[in-house]
Amino acid sequence: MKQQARFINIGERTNVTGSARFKKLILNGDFETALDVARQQVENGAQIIDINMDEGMLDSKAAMVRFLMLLASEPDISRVPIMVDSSKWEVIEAALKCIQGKAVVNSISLKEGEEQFIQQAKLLRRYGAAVIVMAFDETGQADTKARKVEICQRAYKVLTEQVGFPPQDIIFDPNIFAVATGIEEHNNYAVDFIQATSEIKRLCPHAKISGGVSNVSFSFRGNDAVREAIHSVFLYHAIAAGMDMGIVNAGQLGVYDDIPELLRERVEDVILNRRDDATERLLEIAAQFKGDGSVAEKVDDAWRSLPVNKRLEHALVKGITDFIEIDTEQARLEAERPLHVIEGPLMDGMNVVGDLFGAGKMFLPQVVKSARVMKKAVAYLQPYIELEKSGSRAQGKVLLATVKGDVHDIGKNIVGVVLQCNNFEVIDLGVMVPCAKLLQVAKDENVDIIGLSGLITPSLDEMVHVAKEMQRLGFELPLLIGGATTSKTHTAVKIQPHYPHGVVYVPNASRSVSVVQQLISATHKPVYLERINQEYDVVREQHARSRPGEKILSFADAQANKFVLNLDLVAAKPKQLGVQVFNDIDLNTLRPYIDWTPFFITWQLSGKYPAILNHAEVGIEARKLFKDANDMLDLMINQQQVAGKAIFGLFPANSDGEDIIIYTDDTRQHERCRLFNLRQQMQLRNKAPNCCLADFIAPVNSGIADYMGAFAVSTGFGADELAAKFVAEHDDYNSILVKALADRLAEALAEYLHLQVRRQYWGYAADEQLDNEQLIREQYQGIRPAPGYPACPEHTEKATLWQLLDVEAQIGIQLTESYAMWPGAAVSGWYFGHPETKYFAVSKIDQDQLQQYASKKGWDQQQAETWLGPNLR
Ligand SMILES: C[S@@+](CC[C@H](N)C(=O)[O-])C[C@H]1O[C@@H](n2cnc3c(N)ncnc32)[C@H](O)[C@@H]1O
Repeated sequence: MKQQARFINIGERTNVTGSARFKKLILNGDFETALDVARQQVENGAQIIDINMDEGMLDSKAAMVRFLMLLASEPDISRVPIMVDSSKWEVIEAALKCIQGKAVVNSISLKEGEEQFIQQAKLLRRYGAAVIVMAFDETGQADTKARKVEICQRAYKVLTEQVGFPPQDIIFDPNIFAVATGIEEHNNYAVDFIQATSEIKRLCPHAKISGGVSNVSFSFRGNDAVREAIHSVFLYHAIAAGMDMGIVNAGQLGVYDDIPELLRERVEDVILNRRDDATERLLEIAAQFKGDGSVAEKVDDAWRSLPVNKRLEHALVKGITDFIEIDTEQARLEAERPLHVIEGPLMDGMNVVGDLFGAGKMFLPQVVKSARVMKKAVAYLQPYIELEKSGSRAQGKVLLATVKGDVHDIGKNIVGVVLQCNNFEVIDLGVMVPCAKLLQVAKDENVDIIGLSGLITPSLDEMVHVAKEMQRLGFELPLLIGGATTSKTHTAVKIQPHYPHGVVYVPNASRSVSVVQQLISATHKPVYLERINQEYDVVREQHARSRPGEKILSFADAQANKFVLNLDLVAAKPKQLGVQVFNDIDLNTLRPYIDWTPFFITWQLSGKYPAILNHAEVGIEARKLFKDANDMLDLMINQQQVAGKAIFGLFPANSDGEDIIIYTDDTRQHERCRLFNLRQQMQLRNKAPNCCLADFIAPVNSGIADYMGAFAVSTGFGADELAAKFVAEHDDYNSILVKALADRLAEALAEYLHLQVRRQYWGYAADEQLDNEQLIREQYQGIRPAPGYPACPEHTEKATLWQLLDVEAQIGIQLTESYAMWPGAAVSGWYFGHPETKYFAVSKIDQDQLQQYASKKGWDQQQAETWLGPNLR
């Protein structure tokens, strides 16, 4: 306890990234009330207050200075030292100029190399400030004990020997990461921190150790009692090892000795990584504890006294993994053979899940959680089953793959889980699967059905190719088609004619079950396929018949009916021309920009966010999913599991017919590249103009200097790896969550970047003030059409964008042979600034336009038909 008394609490509530309330006050300009937040912290025992104003929508420097000025005139607050917390050097410097007493700067690191580190440290020294040094170097953030010690020792040497920094003013933050996340590599994070602390204290005399304590308990968000216990136990050991201070909510800190013994022991197992099942054992009891840290009213655990089969069913239906191994073990001991546990109680339980899902009484997120329980039980039994070498249990085998050139797999993964829940064996070959490999595995594994998935339009063509190959090689298995751009019409018109043994379009995961059930059954299959064939015959006929009033113009007539731009309204010259790269996006900045509605659609919960959270039918599940999503975002962002990168450029441009010329510079003497665009060719209602993106840029002969932009962003770096870790732990629920959230962050980054471009870098809308809802409804001036989307449906133009910005070399997003972006959580496109710009769909074009486009691209007829196939009449 004596040691605890020496520990310095750093208040964390005056931080716009950590406190929603504080952020709101600052954004609303209510600095007076924001001061109260600081005051409360001091009254609650904070001995230093951390102030952070790093927020995308804020002039951080001005906000910091204003807040510090106000603080200075409040003696009851300014008696404690101020910690200036910013990732922006200019904010730190401005703050140091206002602070009278001793300041602490949070933080510097070796991330950008020694030179910058030394330069910053020298400046800090001049201000007499103490400094937090993060254990971060050129290769990344330290997670193991060895890395923490190595980086801190190096920083210490540089600071004391080269800068002459007083060692007592050096505070190391060796990174506290969350434990009990379910990921094995995270289990030793607390031990790594604690051991590194004593080692650093030993090797770096007089230096101090600090850290963000609440990180350690992230995986128990929502259970404050357990979180407090984790903080107390962690600090108990970390302080004993020499930790001097920490960012912690002082009101949220319990006393080690007061923690109920059962809870303390299990928390200690987790913190000290004392046993492999520590996380499960803490989870087992976590629900028993609530707010005040005492043993709470019992959760409804009556089901625990049911017979084991019923307990397994309950766990499956409710998606509870906490006891699954104990219960599976008991069922195994009671069963004649381990396989019987799967075929008996586990399958029975999954049948209940399947029935409830089929009846609309369970929703997709629940089913995926049930699948997680099932997989964990099966994984537990697997070694016993292998000992017995028993045969297969499944109703049938389905082979799933995302086709060559495509990287998108969320929908496919959901289908896989739902099929497994219904007792089908699924072999999932992953993404970018070449046709030959797919068909070889289908043969080797003797599968019953092949399912293809894809998101981008070039994948449609690849699916046609697979169907042709199946026919050529004499396959007779049914072929399922699914994914965002696939459709019943495309399947009926383009794929089915090449393969007579059954091609079925599957619109969603729930439908996949009944389709597969029909196709597996020898009696139902012929009847079902006959019905599908008849249905698709009708679809083909309807497609062939052009609708009344539908007419395609000659390309020349379409050109003559172009959209005529008001040249008086051309957006002003960008404030900053050229390319900007952002290699380390703060993903927390993006959270307010997330458009959540598509996220719920991914999980087949339809309804608009936020109303969906209170929806009469799906509201409860939507809320649970939303909470899980936010917890996962915490893990992805705060543990730096996922990184975001962005690049954009603004360039002088003019249009030349359907082309847009991008110039090397504003003298407009030299073409840097040309963007080739397609024009609407169908006659539109009321003879509306036949648009082409080039129409939105001032023509070259107008004499007007116009501009446009290009961008590419991704938040998928690390996401696939994290998702794969969850899959390895039989946890598809979290794996799918990670991927869906990475996609959401990518869209949010595209939104955020576009906003910065309009307001700041291009600057044509410097005063724009739109809330997220308005941004989602695209109520701003200008558009950011994305290659592959309806106004610019031809994917190979992405290659020009990639060259123009040097995307791959600068931020590492690659293009596949079908021009899908990799990592998949990525968005790219063009910026147009003119107020008359709008999205449109090129829709169908004719051979005359195709020929002209192909000759510009240097394509032969076959290449042209491949890339323009989806738009050909
Ligand atoms: C796919 S949504 C994404 C935004 C949505 N808020 C989200 O988070 O999913 C909208 C984007 O798609 C692209 N887009 C939509 N319609 C388009 C069209 N007709 N032509 C080109 N791009 C289009 C634009 O890049 C636009 O910003």
